[in-house]
Amino acid sequence: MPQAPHLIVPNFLSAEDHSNLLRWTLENQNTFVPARVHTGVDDKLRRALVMQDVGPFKMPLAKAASSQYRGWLTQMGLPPFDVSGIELELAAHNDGAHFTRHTDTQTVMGQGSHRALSAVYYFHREPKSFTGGQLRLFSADDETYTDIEPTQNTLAIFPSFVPHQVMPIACPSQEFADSRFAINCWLHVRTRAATA
Ligand SMILES: O=C(O)CCC(=O)C(=O)O
Ligand SMILES: [Fe+2]
Repeated sequence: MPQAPHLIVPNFLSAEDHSNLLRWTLENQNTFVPARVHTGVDDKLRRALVMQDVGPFKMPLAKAASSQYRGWLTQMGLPPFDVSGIELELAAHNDGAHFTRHTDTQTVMGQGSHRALSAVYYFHREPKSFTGGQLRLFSADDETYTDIEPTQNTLAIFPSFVPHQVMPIACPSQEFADSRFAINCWLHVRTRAATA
């Protein structure tokens, strides 16, 4: 069975944007809250800190995603679709953090749209002070998987229906600044035609 469709884009942001994003993230530590799953906060299913507001990086990231996603689909051999909206979330994974197997389409969005494409941008302080935290993508028959390293300044893209998990992170210092940081970027598709 072929591996799950995915794409890796190294050096996604300029060095300047990358360092501004890291600085801004560390300055805004106190706005992070424990991540929730459908049942609320549940460390057994997901342990991470998140924030929904990516401040000054919202527009540049949304623009980059909307101008590039058609190329990503082509490269993954997936049919084109029109993006109806973009959702962003900034996540920090520290010691013991993880996210058990799930698909991103499970999230009920209401409003007649759902997540179609997931793009995760990885960044961290140097020197890298965590281990683990690979993104594991499962093949359709569950026989095989692909592990993606959360590499500095790299974007990982996959269809939101692909089952995946975040492998446990070890971060001995337990300092927020040493976390595995990621911006989750979900591209939505409309599930029913808008009524005229
Ligand atoms: O951080 C990652 O590698 C993926 C996170 C994820 O799967 C999610 O937030 O839905
Ligand atoms: Fe996910």
